[in-house]
Amino acid sequence: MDLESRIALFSQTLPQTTESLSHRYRGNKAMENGDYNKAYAEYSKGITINPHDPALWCNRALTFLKLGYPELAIVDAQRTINTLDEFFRDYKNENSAMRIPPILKASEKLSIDQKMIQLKCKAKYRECLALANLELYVCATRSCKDLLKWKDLYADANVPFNWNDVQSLLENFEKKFDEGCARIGYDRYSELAENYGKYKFNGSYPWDSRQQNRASDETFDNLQQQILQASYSQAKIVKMTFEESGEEIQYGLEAQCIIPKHKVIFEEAPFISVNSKINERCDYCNSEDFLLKYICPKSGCKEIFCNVNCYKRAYELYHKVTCGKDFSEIVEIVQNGVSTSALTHLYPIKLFAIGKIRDICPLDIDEIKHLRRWEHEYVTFQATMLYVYDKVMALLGIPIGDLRFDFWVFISLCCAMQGNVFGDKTVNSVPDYSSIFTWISLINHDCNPNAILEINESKWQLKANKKIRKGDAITLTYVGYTWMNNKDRCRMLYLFRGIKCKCENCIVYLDQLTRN
Ligand SMILES: C[S@@+](CC[C@H](N)C(=O)[O-])C[C@H]1O[C@@H](n2cnc3c(N)ncnc32)[C@H](O)[C@@H]1O
Repeated sequence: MDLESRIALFSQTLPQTTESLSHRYRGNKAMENGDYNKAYAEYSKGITINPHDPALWCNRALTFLKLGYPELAIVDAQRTINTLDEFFRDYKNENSAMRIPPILKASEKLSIDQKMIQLKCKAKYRECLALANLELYVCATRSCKDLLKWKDLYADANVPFNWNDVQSLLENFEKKFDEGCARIGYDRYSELAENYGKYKFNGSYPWDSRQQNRASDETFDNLQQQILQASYSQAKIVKMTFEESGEEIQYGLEAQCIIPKHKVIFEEAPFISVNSKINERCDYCNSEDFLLKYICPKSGCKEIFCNVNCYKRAYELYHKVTCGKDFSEIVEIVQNGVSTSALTHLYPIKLFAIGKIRDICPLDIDEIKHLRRWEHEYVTFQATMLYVYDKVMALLGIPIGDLRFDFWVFISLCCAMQGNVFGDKTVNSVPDYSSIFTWISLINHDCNPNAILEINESKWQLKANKKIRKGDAITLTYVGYTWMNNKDRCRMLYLFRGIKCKCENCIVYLDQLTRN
């Protein structure tokens, strides 16, 4: 059976293909009209119906580039290439005819083979642009060179760009790389340009209204009740603003009475925790106290818990999905990381698992959906996240077409984690552990805080560090390393927490804050 006949057969057996194609055409129309948000919505609907259509991914990659989200365009460009590679494999394998998606039609000028190659080159080209937009110049150069290799191989593919432009792009990326090296030195810049890009994130993507609702009366009242109860009315949640965040309403905690030094304000078990496995810690609460150590009984699973209760909580929450899965490559990435933000790689494993168990988008997880997402014009894009995302999806068995787990969800979760987790490094400065909380994550930073956190069995205790007066904001320090000088702390707060701290120790360094 030739390909055209196989496609015709496939179309008959899968009526949803027609539906996904109509979303593709509507998306294309929206692109022509410059309505990129509509195009995003149409392509996404199409992908949900038929995730094997490489053209949908490729077109959505362009939409993301037009919308100014290169961090999202990369994944779609790569999905295009992967689905096409699957397509090529099936094409050669007569027996798997039914898997071939009928997405490309031969035209007068181009055969289906040529169309596939054209699409592959287009996706690679978009990947190059996206990587360069993120300033990942080492990756962009590599990707550009790969594309240029296809020039001779696919000479008659009739690609929708000029090969000379690709050559100019390559030269431009190499020039930018050299400029970076001249500025800060070869070793440091090549590491940055290989692993750390940057993108702008303003808290949410336009199609996601969750952040606007985080300070709704309903959310506020609900949290208030919980905090009053947990703190025996010593603390309450308040709405407030920070000068640098303009009119945005944020949350903070305030003392409702005098709280003496050393007094426990409340205790909270982490919602979830992650650790780099450098030190032995409980997978659920990060405690190092293993008097009643409990190892997951399933053979092949090596996860450890400080006691059976932590195991049971973890099991219900996420472990029934993660049990026995091999996440060691992600752990290795974290161990090689230089800051505690490397631990962010581990959160999506558990948050995606919870989303899967509850059958919801992980951004709708009740316990953390109110957390403020980190926003900044310089959010670090760790290139390793692309790998982590694919790995998590594959290991948890989440299909790529389930867009409740789309890459923008992954990015939004990482930004929520980055601004809200509490943890530390090891004495050798390797990322060690961090946890996320429903209430503790509402406490604001102060370089001279009046509260501290202490791990007490499976709970974390919020304690007064000095006498707190009624009406005082309850604060913690987000950068608690005693060895750190004021300048470094000020810089860390800005780079890793997005905070331009104006306390008397930091203020002198504020105008020196730059990325490099
Ligand atoms: C852990 S949350 C604290 C609760 C947060 N205010 C909220 O509304 O959910 C951290 C975020 O609070 C804000 N924040 C905390 N302390 C701050 C400070 N001293 N100056 C400016 N922003 C601060 C920053 O936006 C930071 O990303």
